[in-house]
Amino acid sequence: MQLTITSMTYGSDGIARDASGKAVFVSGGLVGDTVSARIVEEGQRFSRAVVEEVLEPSPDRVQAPCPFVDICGGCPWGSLSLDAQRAAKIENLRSCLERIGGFSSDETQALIKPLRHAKDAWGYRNKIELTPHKQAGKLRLGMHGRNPQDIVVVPACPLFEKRFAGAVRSVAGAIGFLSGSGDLMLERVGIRASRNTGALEVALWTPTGGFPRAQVSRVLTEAIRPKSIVRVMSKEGRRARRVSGVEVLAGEGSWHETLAKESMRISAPSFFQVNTRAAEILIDLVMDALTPKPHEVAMDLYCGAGTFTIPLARRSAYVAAVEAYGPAVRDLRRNLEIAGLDNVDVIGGDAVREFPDEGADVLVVDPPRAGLEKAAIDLIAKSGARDIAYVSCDPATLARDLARFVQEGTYHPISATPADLFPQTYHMETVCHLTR
Ligand SMILES: C[S@@+](CC[C@H](N)C(=O)[O-])C[C@H]1O[C@@H](n2cnc3c(N)ncnc32)[C@H](O)[C@@H]1O
Repeated sequence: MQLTITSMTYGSDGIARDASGKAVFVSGGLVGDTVSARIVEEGQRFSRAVVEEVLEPSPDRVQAPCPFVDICGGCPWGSLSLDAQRAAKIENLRSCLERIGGFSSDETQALIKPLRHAKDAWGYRNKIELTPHKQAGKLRLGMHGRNPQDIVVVPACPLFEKRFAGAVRSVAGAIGFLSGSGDLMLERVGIRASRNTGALEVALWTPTGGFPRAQVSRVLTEAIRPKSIVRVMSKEGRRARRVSGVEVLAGEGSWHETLAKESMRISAPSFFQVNTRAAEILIDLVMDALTPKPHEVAMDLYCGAGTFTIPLARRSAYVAAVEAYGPAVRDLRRNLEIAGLDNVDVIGGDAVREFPDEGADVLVVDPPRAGLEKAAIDLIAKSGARDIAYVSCDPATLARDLARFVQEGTYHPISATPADLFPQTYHMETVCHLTR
């Protein structure tokens, strides 16, 4: 079947319409391509197809600086020009606000502000995660493929911090060498690198139990001289993120980054924005929306290790910060100590159960992809805050939550600014400013 791709999904597929007007999600198609595609799933409302041949390539197709771009899962939009990627991100936000949020096209047009981005479209990631994979009897490290079952072994990743471009190869070589003397039971390997501080950390995720600590530490130190090597012991197998402990194998035991001039110490299991420079844009957007005053009280829900907490604490009288994940709570306490700030109440626990009673003048929420629970929206609506900044990594759940805020009646959105924190992928952040 011949199809012309007219837009991109919030995913790696392109979207086309068949002769009857039904949507077809086309794997391997980019916006502007005319392709010959084979239907692999025929549904009532939409079908799925895979590209067999690109008949007329999109004028927005570009040559990615990576030979693995079509098979590696790291850069699903890597063959699309940056302008086309950014237009597709704005379009995805617009479409979610209208379809899911129920906003009219005039309202959406007024809400969406120009997309913000940092300079680097490649070499921006401060973190990479590699998965062990046996190839010809040898242990290799690779990236998850476009096909999630595949592991793609790459010598380097052009998305990863350009100052440490050789890190992937060195760590993979060291791990391959170590695995020759026994099974390390590795689940994954994380590397964090900072252009600002020069810090490099290698984190080895394994189950609990015996581990050749001294040998691993010696070989990795010789291979790459990281500032920190840690072993993260996972609780429930390969896919789980729950950790039973972090062992310091060598060096500092955490990774060090500077973010908006603040010094951040991040432990291996904690969340930290992967694009440091673009994360500074998020901080600017949040502070510009809230403009906290020195006498005001702020609340930071889903605060992590303090990306927004510290800038809020610098500008306001007091901050109540809530975070559920133990390692991130400990990182935040340490980061506040480094910053010399004592005007933050760090609350470890669920944002709904531990919702601060005191109320706030300004409020930040930065939940995971699933967005806000309805109970969180009800509590926020009663917080008395004059302004809210909702930082979202998923336009669909953002749109759903904005509709709930509007329905509740206390707050309404006045701007939604898309930010391209993840060039070469469909992922994006949006900072939405709501006011009373
Ligand atoms: C998208 S991250 C944002 C972190 C931080 N604002 C930042 O920019 O670095 C979401 C954070 O919410 C935390 N989290 C997840 N569920 C939570 C919950 N129910 N209550 C409080 N925090 C939660 C996660 O551990 C994570 O640190």
